[in-house]
Amino acid sequence: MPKTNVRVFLRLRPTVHSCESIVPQPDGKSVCIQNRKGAARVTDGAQQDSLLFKFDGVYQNVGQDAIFDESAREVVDSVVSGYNGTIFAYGQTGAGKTLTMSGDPRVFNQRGITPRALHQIFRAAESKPEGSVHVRVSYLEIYNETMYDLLADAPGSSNGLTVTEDANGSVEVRCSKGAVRGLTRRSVASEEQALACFFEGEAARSTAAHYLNAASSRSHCIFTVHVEAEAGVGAAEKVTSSKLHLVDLAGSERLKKTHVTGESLREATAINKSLTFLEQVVNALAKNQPHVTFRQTKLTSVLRDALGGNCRTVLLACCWADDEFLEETLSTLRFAARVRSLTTTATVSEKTDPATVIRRLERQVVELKQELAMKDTLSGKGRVSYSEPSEGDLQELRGKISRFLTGDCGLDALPLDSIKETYRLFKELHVKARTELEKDLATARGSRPVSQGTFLQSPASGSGSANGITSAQSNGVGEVEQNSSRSFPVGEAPTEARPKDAVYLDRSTAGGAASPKAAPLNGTAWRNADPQNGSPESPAARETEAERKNRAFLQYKHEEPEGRAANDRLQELSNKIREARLTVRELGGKVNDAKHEIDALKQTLDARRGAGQGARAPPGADVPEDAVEVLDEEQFKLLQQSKAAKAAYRQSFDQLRALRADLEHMEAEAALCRQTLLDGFGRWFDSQGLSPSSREGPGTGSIEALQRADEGVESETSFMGDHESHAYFAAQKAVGTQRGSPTHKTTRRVL
Ligand SMILES: Nc1ncnc2c1ncn2[C@@H]1O[C@H](COP(=O)(O)OP(=O)(O)OP(=O)(O)O)[C@@H](O)[C@H]1O
Repeated sequence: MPKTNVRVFLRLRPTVHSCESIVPQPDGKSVCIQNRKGAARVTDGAQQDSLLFKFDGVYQNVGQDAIFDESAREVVDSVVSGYNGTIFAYGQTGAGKTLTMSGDPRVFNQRGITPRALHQIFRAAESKPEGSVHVRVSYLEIYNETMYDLLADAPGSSNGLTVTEDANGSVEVRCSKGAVRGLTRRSVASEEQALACFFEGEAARSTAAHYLNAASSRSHCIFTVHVEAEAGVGAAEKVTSSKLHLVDLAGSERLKKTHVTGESLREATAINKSLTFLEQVVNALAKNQPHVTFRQTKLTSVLRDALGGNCRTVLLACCWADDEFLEETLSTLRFAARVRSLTTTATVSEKTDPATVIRRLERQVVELKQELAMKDTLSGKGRVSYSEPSEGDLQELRGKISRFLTGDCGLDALPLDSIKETYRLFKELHVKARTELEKDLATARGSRPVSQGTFLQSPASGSGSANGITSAQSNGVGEVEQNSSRSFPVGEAPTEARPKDAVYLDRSTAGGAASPKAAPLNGTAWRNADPQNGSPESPAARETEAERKNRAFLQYKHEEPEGRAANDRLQELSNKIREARLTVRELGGKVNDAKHEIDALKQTLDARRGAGQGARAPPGADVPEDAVEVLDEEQFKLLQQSKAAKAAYRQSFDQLRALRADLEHMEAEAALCRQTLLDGFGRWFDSQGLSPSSREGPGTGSIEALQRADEGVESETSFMGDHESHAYFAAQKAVGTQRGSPTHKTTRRVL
């Protein structure tokens, strides 16, 4: 069995101070620790000038999407193919472990590895035959060496969870008290449901504030995705079962730096202790020691496979790139380097699960029955006929309907296999009867026949009254319009009926733009941009320095060649971005609609199948074993519609992805262009010596805000209008609260 090394990536949290000791190398895969004053003390006495640490990737100022793509995607993909995976974040407190694993729940683009992994797993499941992938999730918390089930009905209770190993050495978390129930594993049928479980667990995690992190994790948390997938067509009885552990470890703390006391101090001590055991296990494995003390702590027991067993493992080591934390960084780098030397042996775990096999066979039977029924139906043997009815058939049906309408026969006399034709004939009869009735009415009144959509007028109503209502009766509702040439009269509102506070727009100004006329403006004063016209009381006379700067900015970007060029390009980009966002919204809507349609069709189909089975096999009925399920026309149509909806979904989704990539490109270019414009303005403004506040510098908030408003492209980071963000936010909404959100309350276990 081939062994693979654990892959290790380093993520550096940027700092406001300059950092000279921790230097990422140009290869993007290593980092150099310079032997400065502080570093000499921590290099185990070895007076090296520098230390070089190599990884599979080093990230500094890299987006969450790129981190997922490079470090995690491969492992996540392989989980659906039957391999176990573990992705875990390690590092000092506040270095970005939770940001890496969970992300910032308020900003969609900032979502972390776990929500992205769930999306990836469900996308992969969609490409497999329907119902062939079964996903369950669990969420375990290890707090002060006690395990808690974050998805239990009462997440604060430990329920006596313990770690066990099965005959193959595979690790499970079970209940020690009579093994009634272990860690909750929730079955999830969609990404949204899985995300809802994740957010629910996140909200129940133990967090607390300390000097270095306002929402510090006080526990190790392991979100596990269990995947069972039927192994390809023809692989008869086999199902693969695998699990993906997504681990956010608590951060190591130097107590003198986090300034914790009381309970937080006890927590920190427990965290540091368990991390020390983890280091010991890693050291023992790295040195190939015969005895490794996995069972010493809950964390090492649970992570046993990840560190040396049947698993593909990725470590994200998080460091704070600040000279102040050099000691902590060195300790993390050493741990990461050792983990990188560990090897694991990942194999596909295939098994014969009778329940899954039965499920698959049942589905196959249903599909085959449908195919048979369809064949019969199409060849005219079944109850559903797709050939056009003959004139004779129609005559017969017409006769049956007439007899049914006159009460000469009951509902049972109407055939079930010609529903559409029956409806059509009903409509035909209805229209015929209505036309005859209208003709009769018109003859009786001596006026022209009444057509559909025309109001019936009483013989007394003339051109001066609408439906007999006179102007005196209308009571301010409307006066009769005189000299109307319209086919029916329309009331005009009396002049005094105009709303009192209305603002009337004068459309006669140049360019047709609407501008306010002398009319009540609810106290709004209009600003005169020309200071020459301002009286001492005029708004222009009160022009502030910021307003003067804004005016200078407008002059720069509209009149100065350099400013104009940058502004023109920016406007061009803004227009394109606006259009692209509209299209993204539109496509997002289509994707969501298609998804809803697929879900609704599936539900209807399932309901119909259920009803059909119920109808054929009432309790106690004697049903022959080989009874063939007959597919009715409606089910056939639903299946076809579902297929078409899935194709539409896939097409819109692919278009959406491509467009989003373009949009991100344009947004990056626009940001660069905006910065160029603001920088240019800053230089120009200073060179003009226009105001004593010129020291304020370019790109200040107000100027940037002015520019953004002018571009008319508001920042849109949290909603991209597609199915993925829909699932993400819908799951948050369903749970109502999540870690990091304004409504989330800091929690802590009570022991
Ligand atoms: N690489 C980064 N870039 C920007 N901000 C970061 C980065 N890493 C962390 N932060 C910010 O620092 C704060 C602390 O991060 P986070 O909670 O992820 O740290 P942690 O390692 O999980 O800490 P703890 O061990 O105490 O739970 C958050 O506000 C986070 O957004």
